[in-house]
Amino acid sequence: MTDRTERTEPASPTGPTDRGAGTGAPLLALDRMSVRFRMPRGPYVPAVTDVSLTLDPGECVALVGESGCGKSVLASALLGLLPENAETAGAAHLGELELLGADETELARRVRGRRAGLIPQSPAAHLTPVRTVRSQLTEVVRELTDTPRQELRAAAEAAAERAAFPADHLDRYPHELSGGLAQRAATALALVGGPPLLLADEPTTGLDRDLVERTVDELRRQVDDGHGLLMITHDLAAAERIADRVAVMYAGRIVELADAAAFFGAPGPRHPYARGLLDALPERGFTPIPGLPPELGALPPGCAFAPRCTYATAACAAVPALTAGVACHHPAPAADAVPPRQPLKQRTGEPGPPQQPESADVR
Ligand SMILES: Nc1ncnc2c1ncn2[C@@H]1O[C@H](COP(=O)(O)OP(=O)(O)OP(=O)(O)O)[C@@H](O)[C@H]1O
Repeated sequence: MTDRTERTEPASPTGPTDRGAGTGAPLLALDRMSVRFRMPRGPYVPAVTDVSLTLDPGECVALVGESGCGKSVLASALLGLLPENAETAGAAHLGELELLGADETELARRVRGRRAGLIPQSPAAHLTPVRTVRSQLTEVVRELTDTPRQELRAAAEAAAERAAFPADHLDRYPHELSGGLAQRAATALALVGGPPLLLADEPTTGLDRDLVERTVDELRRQVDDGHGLLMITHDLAAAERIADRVAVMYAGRIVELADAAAFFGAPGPRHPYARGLLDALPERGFTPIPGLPPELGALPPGCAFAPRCTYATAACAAVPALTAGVACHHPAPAADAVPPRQPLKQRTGEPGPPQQPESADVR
């Protein structure tokens, strides 16, 4: 059974970008949330460490980072879907409800589908293969809403329409759907219970660029309708298209939390890892980050990025705190003096190096 320890009170902002865009209470508040896995032999695997983050209604935060850095574990923890060998610490408040300490009955009855909807990574695998989309939507409408029996059909059709799933495909089976339509069916299912919080786990994986843009635009519409969306993605172009803020994760920690416009435009990311992610994009010169992410079970002491970082100094032997949106001993300046860069989507083959301060001591 999942061992839950070290509860804390709701998150308190620790920097200007740790707060959501709105003025009211956040929809979701993570406060030093951690998840680690107990291993039969060997040390614990710390998959998520000390994550503090808020999400407002009508806001999208994109959680980005390389494979294996803990993004999906974070989403699973919020929905109570961690495996038995997981232990959590810190807190995750969804309104008045603390998710990490909630029991399974509460999560099943009050949270999943009703207050938090999951848009999964592989929608085709998430849908039941032997039932039509209509049948699956009808069942979820029946389970999650008070719709009278004679109105179920119309309610299922309305649910499909909310996710732009075409009515004339409702009687198809999942294997008869394109990737894009399977994604919309999964989105329709996630929206049925009207959950204020949406968690999308790599919703654009495997889709061609055209479909990525349509999927992202549909998700953005949900955000504009007032949902809070935590979107987990590798796809920085998709993140730029949809996100209000970007949270960059490395080896289980948030290393940068920034407004999307500043992150993708000017002054750009401040953490060397986040800069590296952008510079690895084809539009930005295709410069890979040297080395590989560390094994979570064998993290180096201090800053986990230091072994790959050209700016590392002796100071990096200590784990940097997330301060003013960046966890780095040598961050690039937040200064407005840095000349503006064009947003990613307007750039074509910009080959130059990222704007870095001239002297190493600035970093
Ligand atoms: N049941 C488990 N037991 C032990 N370790 C686990 C378990 N589940 C996940 N992990 C560890 O947690 C790490 C983070 O996994 P997670 O799936 O969250 O990564 P991710 O950032 O979502 O990657 P991807 O983008 O590839 O999905 C993995 O590298 C793995 O080491």
